[in-house]
Amino acid sequence: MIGAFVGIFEAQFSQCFWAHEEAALGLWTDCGSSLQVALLDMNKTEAESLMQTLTKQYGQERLLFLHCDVEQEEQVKAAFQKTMDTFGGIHILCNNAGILNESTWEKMISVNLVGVIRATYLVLEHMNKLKGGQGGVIVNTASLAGIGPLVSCPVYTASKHGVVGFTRAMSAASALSGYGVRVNCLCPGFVQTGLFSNIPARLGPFSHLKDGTQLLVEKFGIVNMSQVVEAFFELVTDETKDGAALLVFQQERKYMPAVSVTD
Ligand SMILES: NC(=O)C1=CN([C@@H]2O[C@H](COP(=O)(O)OP(=O)(O)OC[C@H]3O[C@@H](n4cnc5c(N)ncnc54)[C@H](O)[C@@H]3O)[C@@H](O)[C@H]2O)C=CC1
Ligand SMILES: CCCCCC(=O)/C=C/C=C\C=C\C=C\[C@@H](O)[C@@H](O)CCCC(=O)O
Repeated sequence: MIGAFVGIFEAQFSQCFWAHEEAALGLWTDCGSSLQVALLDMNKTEAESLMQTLTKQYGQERLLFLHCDVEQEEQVKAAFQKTMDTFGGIHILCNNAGILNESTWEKMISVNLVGVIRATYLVLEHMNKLKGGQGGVIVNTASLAGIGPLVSCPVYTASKHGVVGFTRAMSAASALSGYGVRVNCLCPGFVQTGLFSNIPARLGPFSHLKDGTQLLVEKFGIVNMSQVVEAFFELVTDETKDGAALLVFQQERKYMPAVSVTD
């Protein structure tokens, strides 16, 4: 999991990660009897404190923390190699690292979109059945802003539309090429995390549109982290899901089919 230490997926461990272990393990024949997790993140401070808690709860042998910035190709490559060396395989990748700051928009594209593409291509070196891998599933964290515009955040919106588009095309490319790797994306609404704080400052040149964003928050409500985690596992364990965009609202979750230009 990349981008693992604060926010949406921090809850994954305390709430339901291992509750889904059996279903996840059932997908591949070479997994052994337990789910092991490598957490890749650039935030060392948060990592150290969460790792202490997690290792107490689940045991050191099932967890690995690797410092890794998704903007740095060599770091991502080395982190996947270390995961392979430690656990013997990679079957699930969650590309979750993301930032929101409309002022530093080139960096936002670099982390939110280029980072997802980079990690996907690098992990395929290990997962791809044509290269000796066992196949697997990739889940990219996009956003509702990957489906429709978040007006106060044009570049964030572009980065997340990019993630949805990449997911759908990569899924089809993988299937047609025989890689044995499914690719899906999660599109949550607003979730109470660090990224969803100090919003006016994050909107940069569009901070004057903050009231419109607040209206959207009131309209959509706040999604619980556990709802996002459940949706993540649906995309991992349901083998019929490939190229899917799963929208996570406060009251429900639903799939958003790609628009066909020939309809
Ligand atoms: N909070 C929200 O309302 C929503 C968030 N999302 C998406 O969910 C994902 C997670 O966001 P949150 O948990 O809310 O944010 P967060 O800021 O709480 O957590 C983001 C995590 O990504 C890591 N990260 C950031 N840049 C990185 C980099 N260059 N390399 C490696 N790790 C990096 C951070 O250290 C942190 O652990 C993001 O992709 C975000 O766009 C999607 C919809 C709604
Ligand atoms: C500004 C904080 C961003 C936090 C991170 C994030 O990704 C949150 C996204 C949450 C919701 C986005 C919703 C976008 C909706 C629009 O695309 C559109 O569907 C809204 C239409 C409004 C209407 O009334 O028709």
